[in-house]
Amino acid sequence: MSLKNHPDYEIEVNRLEYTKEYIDKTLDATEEYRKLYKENIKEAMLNLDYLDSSQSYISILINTKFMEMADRNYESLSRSRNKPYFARIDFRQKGEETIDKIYLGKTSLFRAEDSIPLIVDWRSPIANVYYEGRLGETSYEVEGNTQEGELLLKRQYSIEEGELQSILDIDLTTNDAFLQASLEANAEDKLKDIASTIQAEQNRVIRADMAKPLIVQGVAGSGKTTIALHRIAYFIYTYEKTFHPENFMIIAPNRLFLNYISEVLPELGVERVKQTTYVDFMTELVGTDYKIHGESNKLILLMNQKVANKASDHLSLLKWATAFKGSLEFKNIIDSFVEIIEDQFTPSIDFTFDGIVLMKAEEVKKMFIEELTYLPLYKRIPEIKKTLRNRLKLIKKEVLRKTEEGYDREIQRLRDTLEVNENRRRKIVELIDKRDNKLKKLTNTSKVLVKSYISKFPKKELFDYYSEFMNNMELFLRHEGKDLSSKQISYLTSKTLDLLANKTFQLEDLAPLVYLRYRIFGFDKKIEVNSVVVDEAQDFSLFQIYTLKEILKTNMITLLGDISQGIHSYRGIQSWEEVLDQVFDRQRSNYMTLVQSYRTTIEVMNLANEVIKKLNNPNIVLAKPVIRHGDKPFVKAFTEETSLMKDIEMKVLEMQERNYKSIAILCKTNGDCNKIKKYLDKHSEIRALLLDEKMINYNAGVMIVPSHLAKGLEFDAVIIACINDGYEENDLDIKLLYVAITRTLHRLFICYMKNKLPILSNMDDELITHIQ
Ligand SMILES: Nc1ncnc2c1ncn2[C@@H]1O[C@H](COP(=O)(O)OP(=O)(O)OP(=O)(O)O)[C@@H](O)[C@H]1O
Repeated sequence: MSLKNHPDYEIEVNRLEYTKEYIDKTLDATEEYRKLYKENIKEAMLNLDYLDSSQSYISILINTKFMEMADRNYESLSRSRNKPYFARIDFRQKGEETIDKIYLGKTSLFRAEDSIPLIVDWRSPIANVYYEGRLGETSYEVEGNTQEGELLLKRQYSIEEGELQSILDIDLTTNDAFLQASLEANAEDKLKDIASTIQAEQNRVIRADMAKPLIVQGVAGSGKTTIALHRIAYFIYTYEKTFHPENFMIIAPNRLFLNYISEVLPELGVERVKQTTYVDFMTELVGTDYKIHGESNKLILLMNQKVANKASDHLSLLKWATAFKGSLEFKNIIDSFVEIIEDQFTPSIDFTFDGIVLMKAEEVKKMFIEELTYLPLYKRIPEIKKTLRNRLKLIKKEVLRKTEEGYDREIQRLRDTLEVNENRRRKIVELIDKRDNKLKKLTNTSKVLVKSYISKFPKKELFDYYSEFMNNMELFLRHEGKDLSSKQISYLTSKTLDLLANKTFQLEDLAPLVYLRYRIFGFDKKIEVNSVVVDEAQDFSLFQIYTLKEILKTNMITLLGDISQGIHSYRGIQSWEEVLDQVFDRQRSNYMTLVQSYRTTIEVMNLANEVIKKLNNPNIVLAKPVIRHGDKPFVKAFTEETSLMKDIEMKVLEMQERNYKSIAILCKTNGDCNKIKKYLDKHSEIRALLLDEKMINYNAGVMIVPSHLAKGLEFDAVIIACINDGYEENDLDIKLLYVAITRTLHRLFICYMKNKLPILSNMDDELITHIQ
């Protein structure tokens, strides 16, 4: 049905006009208020009397606060001016006659005169009905109470530049045309918000109980990253009074990825959320000038099949050591180490003053290991210090008084018993001097007594302890758990000690180091984060997740990931089961799965599913693509490198002709990426950007990307190229190829040098188009 033929066309156009006018009016009024607050601040500044200025200070503070609020309102309203809402629901509360017509948008707007909501925020409780509900009987929850009612209409709008473009009424049979349209759009260089097309299974993840840990296993393209951001926006809205945006933190795999997701939260009206990578966050907590050694070298080494075959003994030790450092067994060994340090931490002598024992060594130790266990070791010292000071304070006056009295008694005795002569005078003066010296000495000693006792506590740095730990072979040998061979232990410890000697450590040392700091020293500043969302969490180890949970002291953790994309599984988790069982309390956690994939076409997803099936892992869940068709992936084998390069060039030009905004050439290794970059620079007009992990920014266009860096990103068209390095039939390569295939939104080409792609060798012709 054309827009104008819709029975409610007039009503909807008028409604939109009215809303826009009201927004304009509100914007004007907000602007006036902003001017007023500015004036008030200026005036208060002029009257600021530095001696007695409380009135002016208060005025400045209040007006600044108002000004900030007005700024925020202004920004969110002006953002929504051209697209005030995206949907409408008609809802009748049970037992009521009236029907509420609720317009849903990215921000709410109330009419000041009568508090009628003109736009209702997509995160409000009633909006749940739009995302979850079918027409008919339905309900939603508000602050623990269920509101029942009937959903009579579910309508979607497309509004561009303030003009109504289409209206779509959804009933049981309507396919989600808005979703289709949104998926067919070309990729910008950044991820976008999906408030208007959130699907029911995604909505459940967004609104899942925040107080419990949540694990989301979602297939490639199921919207995990997008949902993670919407979940944060939802909670900031719902718990506005309890949490501030600064209390939320997103952990993403690298800075490039952070840049890629940077626009979603501002689009949803959320600013100031902490966005970081695990490495950045943890390195800051370790707080050192030590550097991480070759972060991605390990994956590159493991990807290199030739090296893998040649040095298999070394490689298997390397893999083992990496995995072991990420295990909770390793954490347990650290705990045993901390116990040893704790046991030897307090001085073995009593705390005494003038021969009087104020605190026995055993009492100090008891306080240290029994009463103060809730604190890290070094944070217990000030508490002990306080107790020592109090004890000394209590006794000091008494000791001084008794000492003085003792001398005075003796002096008096001399006075009473000795004859008055020079000898008596000398003796008395001597005694007075002795008394004064003793009192002075006692006073001086008391001043430094606590300090000198405290100086007997150890004073070491974090890395001293880590080295000490690595030198304690005994600890590793006698730990309960899987038996470790001395070969394994000596490999792990000596490699780590070698790196430490050069002031470096490895990525997998980060969790142990932060954990050790947490147990031994604590952190200088309180970490002001209550809730954390981790994307690509499949690459995290159990120890990393455990450490996050411990140091943030929170259960408000959301982990999102896809086991099929676990290309760092040599250090990451193997299944979500182990996280639920070993890190969280399964009964008090939520686990959800997303199987619908939105990014790519049915044809591309079918090929991706065939590839991932080769993992032979019964736990792998295959993705269900949304109904969107495209070309079958094109696959072409080459015998000459230059022909392959030429073909890549042609494909890129063809995609540019079609106005695709982002085109990626994905290779397994940096070596192949460099080759293509060199070729294109030398022989073509195409200016391609070679992405590497140090980059923090990229714009749409042609990009050459090593497949491990492409994880999480998406492009309009993808060309997978294998020159020297292809994908073999092993777990890592299968996952890498799966990641590469699932990066495209629309088109996929695979070009490879003959024999470099055994994974695809037996693929059914149904799935791919072979080009000769
Ligand atoms: N409900 C939706 N409406 C419109 N687009 C959606 C929806 N859900 C997901 N998408 C789109 O699907 C694509 C994939 O989303 P996203 O990158 O968040 O998925 P992912 O699960 O993190 O993917 P991967 O694990 O493969 O990196 C994005 O373009 C996103 O905008």
